Amino acid sequence: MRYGIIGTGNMGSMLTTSFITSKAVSARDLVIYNRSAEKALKLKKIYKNLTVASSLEEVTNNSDVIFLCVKPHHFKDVLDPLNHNLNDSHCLVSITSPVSVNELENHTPCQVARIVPSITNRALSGVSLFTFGERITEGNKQNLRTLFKTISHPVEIEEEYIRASSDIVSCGPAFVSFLLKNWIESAHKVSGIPQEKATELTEEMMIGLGTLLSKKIFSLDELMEKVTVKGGVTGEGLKALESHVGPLFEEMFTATQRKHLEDKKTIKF
Ligand SMILES: NC(=O)C1=CN([C@@H]2O[C@H](COP(=O)(O)OP(=O)(O)OC[C@H]3O[C@@H](n4cnc5c(N)ncnc54)[C@H](O)[C@@H]3O)[C@@H](O)[C@H]2O)C=CC1
Ligand SMILES: O=C(O)[C@@H]1CCC=N1
Repeated sequence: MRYGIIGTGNMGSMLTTSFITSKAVSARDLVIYNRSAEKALKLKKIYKNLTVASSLEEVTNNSDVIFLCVKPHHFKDVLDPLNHNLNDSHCLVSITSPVSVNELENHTPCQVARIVPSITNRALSGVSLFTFGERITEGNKQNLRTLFKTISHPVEIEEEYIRASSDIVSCGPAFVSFLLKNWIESAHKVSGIPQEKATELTEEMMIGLGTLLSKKIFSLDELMEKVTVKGGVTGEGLKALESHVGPLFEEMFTATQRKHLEDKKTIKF
């Protein structure tokens, strides 16, 4: 199987790197293309055997599965020329949530899937969100599942849940990092602990927490129960959190739903 990646920004580069480092794809079977060639050439410097295409046509001629890793408002620029060279044997995989597989299927002649990745896939970890179109073959579904199993935990998602799901797995690393930065600053402000020390402790705590969860040693509920010693300090901290968390996350999930719908209205094909 030969793979094409159109758009080698954050996510296109991440997929290229993760596919090659996990050995899921040989660099020889990968052809990448970016509007400004430098970003693609940077990857070629690291992975000498991959091909940097000089046109979209070169991508379609040399790939069976093509990942579309541009922002949705650039879809039209790519799909118009791409469609001349796509046929029903190609499989186009979009990685962005506001474009549904139905919409994509209506605007291309090929097989279609949407796989929303996460920056966590760079560590061959975290989730990838799968939605298949009507035309995709069982063979290609299986191939994509196998491919993404090497870099992530693939989960199939219905269209109605894509926003909340992508908020959790793809926006999540940014949201949680933002909260942790605040946590570090507050620890410093209240106790005077140096920021670097608080950062080291926080990062190591997160790695430990992730490891506990990955080994399924404790669930989230069990973690709360086991750490909250009766009459101890954790309980006091949790009470303070409860009194402030209020609508915080509801507002966050609502804000992304709103932006998602706005984006959907403005995307042109
Ligand atoms: N950043 C993230 O963590 C995640 C992003 N996504 C989705 O992935 C998509 C891309 O996001 P990023 O990689 O962060 O954006 P980015 O801006 O880093 O990358 C987009 C790339 O597309 C290239 N590009 C634009 N027009 C092009 C064209 N006509 N032909 C070829 N290349 C072209 C740009 O030069 C750029 O390198 C977005 O739709 C985003 O919603 C999905 C999951 C996670
Ligand atoms: O399309 C999405 O939902 C992703 C999540 C992070 C950025 N874009």
